[in-house]
Amino acid sequence: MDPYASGLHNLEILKDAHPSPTNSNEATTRLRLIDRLILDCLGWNPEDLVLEEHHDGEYVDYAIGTRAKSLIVEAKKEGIHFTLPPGVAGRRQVEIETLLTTTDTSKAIQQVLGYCQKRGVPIAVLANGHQLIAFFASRQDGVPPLKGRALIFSSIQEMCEDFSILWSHLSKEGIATRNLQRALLGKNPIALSPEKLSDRIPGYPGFRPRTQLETDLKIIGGLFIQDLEDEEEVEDQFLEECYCSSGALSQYALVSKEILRARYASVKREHPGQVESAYTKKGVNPALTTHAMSQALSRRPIVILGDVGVGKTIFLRHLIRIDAKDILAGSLVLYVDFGREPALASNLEDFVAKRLSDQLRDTYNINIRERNFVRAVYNRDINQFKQEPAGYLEEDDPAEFRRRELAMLEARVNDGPAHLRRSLEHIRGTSKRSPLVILDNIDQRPKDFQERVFLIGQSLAETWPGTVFISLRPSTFFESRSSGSLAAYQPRMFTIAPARTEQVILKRLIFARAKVEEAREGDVFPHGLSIDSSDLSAYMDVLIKAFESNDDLKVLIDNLSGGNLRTALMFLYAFIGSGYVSTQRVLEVAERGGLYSVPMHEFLRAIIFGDHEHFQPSASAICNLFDISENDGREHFLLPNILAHVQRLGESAGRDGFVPIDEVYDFTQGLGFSQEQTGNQLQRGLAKRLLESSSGESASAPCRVTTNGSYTYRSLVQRFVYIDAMIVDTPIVDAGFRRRIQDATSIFDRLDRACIFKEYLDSEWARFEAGATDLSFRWDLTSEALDRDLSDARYRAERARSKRESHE
Ligand SMILES: Nc1ncnc2c1ncn2[C@@H]1O[C@H](COP(=O)(O)OP(=O)(O)OP(=O)(O)O)[C@@H](O)[C@H]1O
Repeated sequence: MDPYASGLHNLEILKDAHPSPTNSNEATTRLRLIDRLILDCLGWNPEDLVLEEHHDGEYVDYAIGTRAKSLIVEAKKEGIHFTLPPGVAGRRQVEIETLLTTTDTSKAIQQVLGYCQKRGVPIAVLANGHQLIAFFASRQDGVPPLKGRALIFSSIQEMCEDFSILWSHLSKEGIATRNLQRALLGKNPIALSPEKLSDRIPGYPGFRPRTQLETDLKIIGGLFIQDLEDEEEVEDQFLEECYCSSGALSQYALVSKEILRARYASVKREHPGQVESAYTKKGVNPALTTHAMSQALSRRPIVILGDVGVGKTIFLRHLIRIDAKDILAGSLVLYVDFGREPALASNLEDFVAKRLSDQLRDTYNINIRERNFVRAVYNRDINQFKQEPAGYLEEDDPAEFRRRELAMLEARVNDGPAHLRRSLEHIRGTSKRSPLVILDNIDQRPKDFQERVFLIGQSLAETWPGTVFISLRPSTFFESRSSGSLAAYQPRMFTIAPARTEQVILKRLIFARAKVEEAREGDVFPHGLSIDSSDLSAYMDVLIKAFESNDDLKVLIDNLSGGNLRTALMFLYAFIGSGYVSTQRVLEVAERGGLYSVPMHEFLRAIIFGDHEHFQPSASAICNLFDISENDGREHFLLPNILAHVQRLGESAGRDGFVPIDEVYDFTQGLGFSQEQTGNQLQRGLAKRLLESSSGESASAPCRVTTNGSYTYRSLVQRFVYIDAMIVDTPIVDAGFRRRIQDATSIFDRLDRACIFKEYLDSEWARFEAGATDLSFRWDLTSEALDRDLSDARYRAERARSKRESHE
C-alpha cells in the first residue's frame, strides 16, 4: 500500500474504533487518537516528533518537522476543551474569527498561537482526537494570524471523507510541499485555479453500468484468474505453472536499461557484501538456500528486499515449495501474513507467537498446549521441581503437589513466546525438524510497525532454532538503518527484481484457461450464469492473443505497472467484465469461429475509468498531467516538463536515474514557476508514482522518473482516450474555452470537445513557449501526434456509424 492508501486505511480503522468522543483525559486521547493520527495516518515518523517540549514553563504537545519544526500540535482532551461550533460541520475552511466565538476554542487557539509564536513555528494545530483546527500562527504578509482562515475537520468521519485534503495539507508530504500555506495564506483568490468541469457534472464520477453478461464475466473470470492463486489445493501446480523467474529486464520499459538495472544499485553500493540478488542467471542464488539451511548457526534473519508488489511473497512460496523443496523437506514452515491481519496487535510478540502456535497445530498437528506435549517439553523442569522443597509434597500430599506442578507448567505455557521457543527446541531435539518462519507483507503496514516486526524477526533468529525470513521494502529498511533504529543489525539481504510483466499475465491466463477446461470436463463449471465455460474460454483466448501479440498493450501494462506485478494483474482484472470492453462482440466473433482483437482504446478506458463513468483522479491509477494548482495556464505543462527533465538528467551517465530536487526547482524556476507550483506538481508526481524518491516518501530527496511517468508524458498524452478522460478534471483558465468545454457523451461530441481542449492547450502553450527556453517537454510535438490520433479515432467512429446504419 502506498503511504496515502495506508494512511486512509488506518484512519478508517481509527474511525471504527472511536465512533464518538468519550471523556478520556489528555494523555489517553493523545495515545489512542492523536498519536495514531499523526504517525499512522499522516505519514510522520516518530523521529520527526518531539513530544511535550518544555518551553518557558509551558508544555507543547507535539513539535513536528523533519529538519526545522514546521507545526505544533496541541492535544486537548477528547471531545472537550475545545469544540467546533456546530455550524461549521462539513466545511473545510473557515475564518478563524468564527471559531473565537466559543470560549474554550478561543482559549485553546490563543494558547497554541502563543506556543508557535514563541518558538517561531509557522503552523498551529489543535486536535482533540475527533476534531482538528489548523492555521498559520506566524505569517510574514502583515495579516494578523487570527484574521486568517483555518482548515478544519469536525469529525474523524469528515477526515476520512476528505482524506485527500487532510493528507495534502497536514501529512509529512503535504507539509513539505507547503500546500497548507497555499490554501490558507490567502493567495489572492484570483490566483487559485478555476473550477473543473467535474464540479459541474451532476452525480460525478458516476458508474459505468455493466450488462448481465459483463457482471457474470467479472465474477466468474475473477474466480478462475484471480482467486485460484489462493487455493491451497492447486498451490503447487499454480507455482509450477504460473511462476516466472525474476530478474530479466523488461523489453518494453520507456526508461533506460541503466535505470532499470539501478533499482537496488545504491543499496548494494552502500552495503557492500551484504546484499545479493535472490535470482542469478542460473536460478535461485545458491547462497540463499545455503544460508537458509545454515541460518541456525549464524543467527541472523534473511531479509528479502523488494518494492511493493514485485513478487516477494510468491518468490518465498516458490522457494519453499518448489526450488528448495528437498532441502527444506524436514522444516516446519510457519508463515505470518501481516497483510491479512485486520487489526494491529498491541503486543506484537504475543501475536506472532500465537499465529505460529496455531499453525503448528493446524498444519503439522502439533498442539503445543496439549498436556503430554507440555510435560515432554518441560520434563527437565518437572524433575527439577521435584528436587525443590515442594517436592516433599509428592508423597505427603499428592493432590497439592499436582496442583503446584500444574501451576508451574501453566505459568510456562502462558508465556506465549517463551513456550513456543521451548516447544520448537523440543521438536528439533526429538524429530530433528526446525522451523522456518516467514514474516511477510509487513510493508503494507506503517514504518514503525515494520521496524517492530523486524526486531521480532531478529530476536527469533537469535534465540530460536531455525531460520527467519522477513520481506521488506528497501526504503523502509534503509531509512530505519540510517535513522538509527535498525542500525545495529546486519542481516543477510537478497533483492527481488520483478519478473517480465507480459509473461506473468500470459502464464496466469493460460493456467486459468486450462482450469476452465477442467471445470467443464468435470462438469463443475457454475451453472445458471449468462456465460458458460466455452464463452469464458473464448474470452480468455482473446486476452491470451492480445498479450502474445499486441505490443502496444504490453508496453502499456509494463510501463504503467512499473515493476509492481500486483498492479499489472489488477489491470488484467480490470479488463475482465469491464463496461468498456465489448464482451458481446468478443463472444459473437468467437461464435463465428473467429478471434476478436480488442482495440487498445478499450483496454485503456478500462484502466483509466475503472467502474466509473468519468475519470476520477483519486480512484484511477492514471495521473492527470494537466491539473494545475493556480490560475496559470502554463502550469498545464509543468508536470510533463518536470518528468521529461528528470528523465533527461537521470539518464545521463552515472546517476542511477536520481536527480537532486534542487536541480528540479532550478529548472522550473528558470521556466518562471513558483516554488509552490513546483512543490505541488512534484507531490502529485510522487503520489501517482510518476516519480520515485530516493528515500521512500520524501518530496525533498532526489527523485527519478518511473516507467509510469515516462509512459504518461511520452505516450498517453498523445492519445484521444487520455485527453478525453482528463478534460473533466482539468481547470480551464480561459473563460472562453471554459464555456465551450461541457459534459459530452456521444463519441462525436467527445471528439469535438477533445479538439477544443487541444486548441486550448495549444494556445496556452504558445504563451508559455514564448517566454521559456530549455524546455524538456514540447507540447507542440505532442499536439501533432494527438491530432493524428484524433483523426484516427474520428475515422473509426465514422466507420462504425456507417456500419451500424447499413445494418439498420
Ligand atoms: N515472478 C512471478 N511470477 C508469477 N507471478 C508473480 C511473480 N511475481 C509476482 N507475481 C504475482 O504478482 C502479485 C504480487 O506478488 P507478491 O504478492 O508476491 O508481491 P510482494 O512483493 O510480496 O508484494 P507486497 O510488497 O505487497 O508484499 C501476486 O499476484 C503474484 O502472484
